[in-house]
Amino acid sequence: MTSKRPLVLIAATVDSGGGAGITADILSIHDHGAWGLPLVNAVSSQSLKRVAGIENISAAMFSNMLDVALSDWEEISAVKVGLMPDRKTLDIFLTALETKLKGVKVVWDPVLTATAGRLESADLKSNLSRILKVTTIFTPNLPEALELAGWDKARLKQDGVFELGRFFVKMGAKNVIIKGGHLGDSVATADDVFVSERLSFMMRLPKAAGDGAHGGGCALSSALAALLAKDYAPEDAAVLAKAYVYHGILDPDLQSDGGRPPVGHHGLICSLKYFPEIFEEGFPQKAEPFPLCPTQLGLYPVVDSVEWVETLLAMGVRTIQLRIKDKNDPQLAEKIKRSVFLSKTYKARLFIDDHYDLAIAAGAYGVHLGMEDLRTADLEKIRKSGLRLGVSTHGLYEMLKGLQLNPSYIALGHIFPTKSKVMPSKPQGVEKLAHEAALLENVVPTVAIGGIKLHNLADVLSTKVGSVALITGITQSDDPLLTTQKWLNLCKNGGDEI
Ligand SMILES: Cc1ncc(COP(=O)(O)OP(=O)(O)O)c(N)n1
Ligand SMILES: Cc1nc(C(=O)O)sc1CCOP(=O)(O)O
Ligand SMILES: [Mg+2]
Repeated sequence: MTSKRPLVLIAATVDSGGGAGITADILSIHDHGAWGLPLVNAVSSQSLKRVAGIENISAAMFSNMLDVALSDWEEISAVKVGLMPDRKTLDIFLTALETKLKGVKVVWDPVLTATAGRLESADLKSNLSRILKVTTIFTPNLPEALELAGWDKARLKQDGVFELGRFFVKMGAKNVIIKGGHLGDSVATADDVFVSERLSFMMRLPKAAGDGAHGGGCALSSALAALLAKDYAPEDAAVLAKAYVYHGILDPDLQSDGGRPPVGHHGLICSLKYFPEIFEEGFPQKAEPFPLCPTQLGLYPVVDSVEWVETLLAMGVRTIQLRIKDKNDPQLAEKIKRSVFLSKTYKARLFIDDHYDLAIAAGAYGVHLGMEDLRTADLEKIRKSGLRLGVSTHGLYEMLKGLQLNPSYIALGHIFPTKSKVMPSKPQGVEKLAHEAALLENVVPTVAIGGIKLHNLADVLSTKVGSVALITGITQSDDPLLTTQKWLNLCKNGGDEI
């Protein structure tokens, strides 16, 4: 069997009310472009008001479903584990994750304290180490995290919720999202804390009126699994899944008189208004708006010499970047000055990569900074000097962080594999570029970069991205002048507006 959608295995419980459990999982997984294969662990009778009963599926039947899923279907791309009340099936499934499914991405929602009540996974605490070792994203709510870690409120107050997340990372989980991890200090907001070896941040959204929606935890974890199956980085999956659940809480699918309505399922999030605010330690939280630049920057070559700047400006390029990576180059200031002079002569927009002090001194049109540079750069100095600011981003998480700084444009990279730079992240591809460019349309100008060549340009231009940046598509071409002419003809013109 081949599928256009990646397959996500779901080990969880059926909610006869349809709002949580496997039904919510299937809807959320489908909304994110994947296909759910439900391995039913138990069935429960529920309404929006109560849990009336729960009964386990036999271990033999569960094993049978698992065997068929593993033998008759193509590759399983991700797994979501939800409510697993039966200890035998928990063990069968854990063994499968340690053997036949080893290496597959797993989102584990350790249901211990469902808001609906009377629902509890078996043996999570005694199996915690095994569970965390196979888990890509672990998604306890705060009470579940405290219970599993054996922490009390006093310890939480002393060490903090990030340290609580690190407890699970140290035990083997690659990423942890502690839902409602706000320590009760903000009643107006719904804060989730994300922790991995590499990253710690908080995602904040306003708390929706009412008691929230039934099935929110299931929707979050299954959306996460689908997004991992679609090759999203965990932090990108986290912000998108949180936005999805927020949309579902604001707009539930059913009216409810008193009880908590099931979370609504409305497809991939296509509006920035549902995304959380990001708080990452050491990263600037906000900045005043930088001067705007045109939405369509046109062809945007990134080059490493004054000679290239001159050649390309003379050919009609209207946006260009000088990217000299050797900060000890004795000619650096001179090269920047000369390039600025050329850009003014040709009435073009010149961005300087990295060296913002020299760019300010030379009066460049703008600077381009990466995520790491933004941690230490004097953004206020750049803004006050009137320079535009372009920022690099690599996925939704960085896109949100970049956007909070109100930059002049946002670069979305890398789209295809590139040999021009060692990239820690995976190429995003055109589908993710199209989503990001659509989210940012009419919000901030966008630039696509990374591996863009004449043969894949049409795909890039089919998205709403405003501009195309490239290095080797021009600089490594056999006939750079002819090739530049082709690029200029194909790319949307940068326009006269500066
Ligand atoms: C248009 C554009 N996009 C991305 C980059 C990469 O910038 P940065 O993250 O600062 O990395 P380096 O280029 O400095 O290696 C860029 N320069 N231009
Ligand atoms: C400098 C740079 N920054 C990227 C990013 O994704 O931030 S990709 C990249 C290299 C672009 O070169 P080429 O067009 O040869 O692939
Ligand atoms: Mg840079």
